[in-house]
Amino acid sequence: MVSLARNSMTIRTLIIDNYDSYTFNLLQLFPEPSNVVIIRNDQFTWPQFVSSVLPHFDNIVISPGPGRPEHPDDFGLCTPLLQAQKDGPDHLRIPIFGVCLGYEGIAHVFGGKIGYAHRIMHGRISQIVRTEQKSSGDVLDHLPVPFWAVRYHSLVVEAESLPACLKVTAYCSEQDADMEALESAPYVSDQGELANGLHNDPANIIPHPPLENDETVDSGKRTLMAFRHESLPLWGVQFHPESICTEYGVRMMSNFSKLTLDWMAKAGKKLRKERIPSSILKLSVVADANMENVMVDGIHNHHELRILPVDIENFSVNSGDLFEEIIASHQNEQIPITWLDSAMKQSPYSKFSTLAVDPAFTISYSTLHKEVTTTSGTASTREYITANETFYDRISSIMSNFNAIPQKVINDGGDCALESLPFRGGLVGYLGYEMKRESLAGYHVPKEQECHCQMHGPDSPTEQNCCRCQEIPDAAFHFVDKYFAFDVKERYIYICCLVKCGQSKFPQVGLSEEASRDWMRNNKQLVLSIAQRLGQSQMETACSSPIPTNSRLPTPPDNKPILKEDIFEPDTTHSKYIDSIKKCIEQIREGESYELCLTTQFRHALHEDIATNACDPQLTKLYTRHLRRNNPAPFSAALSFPTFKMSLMGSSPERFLKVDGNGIVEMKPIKGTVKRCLTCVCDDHPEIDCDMDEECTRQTALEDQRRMQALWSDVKERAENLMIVDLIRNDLAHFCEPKTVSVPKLIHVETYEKVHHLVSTVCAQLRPDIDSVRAVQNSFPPGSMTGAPKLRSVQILDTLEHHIPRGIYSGCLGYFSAGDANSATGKATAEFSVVIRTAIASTKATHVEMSIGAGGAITFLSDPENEWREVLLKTKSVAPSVEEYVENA
Ligand SMILES: C=C(O[C@@H]1C=C(C(=O)O)C=C[C@H]1O)C(=O)O
Ligand SMILES: NC(=O)CC[C@H](N)C(=O)O
Repeated sequence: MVSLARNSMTIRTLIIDNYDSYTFNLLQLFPEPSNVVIIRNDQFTWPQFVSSVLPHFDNIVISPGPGRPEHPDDFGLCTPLLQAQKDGPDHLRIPIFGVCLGYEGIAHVFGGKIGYAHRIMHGRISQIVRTEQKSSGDVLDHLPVPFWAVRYHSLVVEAESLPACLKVTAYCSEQDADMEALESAPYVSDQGELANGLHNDPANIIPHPPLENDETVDSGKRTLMAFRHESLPLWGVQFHPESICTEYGVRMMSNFSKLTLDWMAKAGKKLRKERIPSSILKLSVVADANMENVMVDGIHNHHELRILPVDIENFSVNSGDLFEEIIASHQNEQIPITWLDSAMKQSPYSKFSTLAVDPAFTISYSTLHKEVTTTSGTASTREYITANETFYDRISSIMSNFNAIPQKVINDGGDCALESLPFRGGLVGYLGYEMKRESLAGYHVPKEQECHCQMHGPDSPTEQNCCRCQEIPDAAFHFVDKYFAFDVKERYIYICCLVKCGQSKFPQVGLSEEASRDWMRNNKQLVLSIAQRLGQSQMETACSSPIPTNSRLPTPPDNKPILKEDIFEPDTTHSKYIDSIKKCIEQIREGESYELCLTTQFRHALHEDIATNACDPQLTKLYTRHLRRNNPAPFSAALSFPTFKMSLMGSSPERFLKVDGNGIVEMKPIKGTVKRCLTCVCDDHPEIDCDMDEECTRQTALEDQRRMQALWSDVKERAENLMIVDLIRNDLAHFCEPKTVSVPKLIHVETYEKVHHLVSTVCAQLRPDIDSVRAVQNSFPPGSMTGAPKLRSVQILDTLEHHIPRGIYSGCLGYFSAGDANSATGKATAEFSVVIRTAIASTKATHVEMSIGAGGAITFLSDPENEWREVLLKTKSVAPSVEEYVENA
């Protein structure tokens, strides 16, 4: 065999992407991803491909993907490429490694039949058994027998149809070894850190059970998993070598490289010494560089962040009460509120709660009209961006003015040792789900979602609320330049503002030196007087009565029964939703998707006595007195936008994406949900005589733990999570250094007020030419809200959700913050949560509507009734708070 070491720098690999959500993970298997180019299967015509692309490469990987290899729309260029291997001239011959759809495609072109799998497997781990023990010139050479690999497929190559030229090299036994092994393993919760990267290695979770050897391939107990062509340089595997839970993926790819060199040597082809020309590298579908917006050339001197720390250690106030009073001090005006609330204090993700009520300006956007509205004070301007531009470009360009902002902490003789704040002024708001129209490559807006309203466009007079797509903008942000940051652990409150110190493109942002001093002084007084008053009233309360007397409702106990009457009406009926779930399962069976996050919305019209405008100050109490108490979450939030009469109150547990000052990107997908046990379960234990006391509490806690264990070891829930982890790794590899993508935590249990979830953490190092806005754009919409593969799943969900816009629900909420001059990159940072468990208030012609979205991941293993129950359970994180508010209003 030809030695690879000498030449590894110059093997040039082309990956053809069939619009899968795992293709970019293949990059991690190469020693030098910069020598690999990824193109889409429809990026070139076949003649263009033959003349301008193929000659530049030494080998090709055909990616996985949705659909079937027989469908030209699903397989594109891969079909003529494989036909050329079969019948074509020698100069078109090239080593090819087909993964999943790619593997099925090789079999199909050479005459095999693609059928339905006996067991449909998505995100499950199987043991793969090689049939050839010795090295036979295969991509699986030298791998142990068996090894673990992840499968995402509904279709198979039928073993009896396999043409003689394709030699079986591996199969798998259809046992439930993964399930059995999990039964005896204890769950991992986010309370404890892992000793090592144990969970990145499936072999550590799942012991290797003995293999049965008496079955024939494809008898229903065994499925074909890999083959090689007997004479041509073609290899295929049904499983996914690039999944985080597959073993030896790197070895498979290095085998492929070695086999390529062997073949080239035999065919008399020489390896080129030079690297891939830049004109060809440019074809690769990676995130666009955004150099002019991310160059941080020293400290920008037009703004400085001023921070005044106020020590509130001696006052027994919490951020919620304090912020409620700050809002109330605005005397019942409809003010634009941005409150990013770390309401779940014990969460490791809860550090600061940030409140602002007086933004420098507000910017909102409608995708269908490409209409940007900017409001500053009472003045509003409207403009239309060009067809080639996106709203992401717009916000990226705004944030590029706020890189490397220096800060000054005014210490006033105190001893605060603050280094930096995560939010340093910037854009706070949301990107609704429909912003996918400008982020998801290949997405086509379905006809049913188009808007033909005549009232928009540069020459048309525009009116508020003239069409559905303007009622709630697809995205909206307040530029916050004056705010309060409450350190929930250290009990400091920081009064912060941006101060102007030079010419800026944004003269409306920031205060003058003098105005900033006044603003900070006044607000310090305000904070201290509120803290004193609240501290006092709490002390009095504690002395006199266990029930608070300061007009606040007592925090409801955990076991408060959910109100009997649901005031929320779903957009769909139970039977229609079950029907949609069945259609999802059918799509999955057809190989069109591996997992679909189906959702719906629940609505309630508020009585006019309660509110006539969604920014009615009274409505703030729904957040402060009900939701933040009943369902505190690490990413709780209250936002209001008086310019378009909309507000939202959220209690999301899920981090979408964070980019810090070192350029580290972190995503924390949640998949896997179980209801917590919070009420007496003694009825289930006849041996217990319930005393509603210690024993009862102990049994409740035990049952809660049993549910955590059951969730953690449930293969269906784990598979859902793994599918999204692999999808997110793929998202990150588009705009991060592919080799830095890692999964520090894989499938941990996290506990919230009403539910336990399975949560993973995926991290990577941002490319230097990408800013945090591009990072969000390239990962949007959140994979946990779409399913995988993302593009195909989103298009299927549009139809199955009857083209009702998801709106803010399913999008993301958070901030793009001014960069820190002292951070490693100086670049603007970002932190966003996924908008779930959130009530949205919008002002309709006749009433204020409250809506709550909820959904869940549908896989082939889904039980429709259970899925519907899960949707209802998720609404229960929010709906009872609205109901309670309505009852008490
Ligand atoms: C769709 C929702 O939640 C998403 C789906 C989850 C699941 O399927 O287990 C869990 C968290 C979210 O990513 C929702 O809360 O509405
Ligand atoms: N992951 C894949 O490539 C899947 C291929 C094909 N759509 C199937 O379901 O079998």
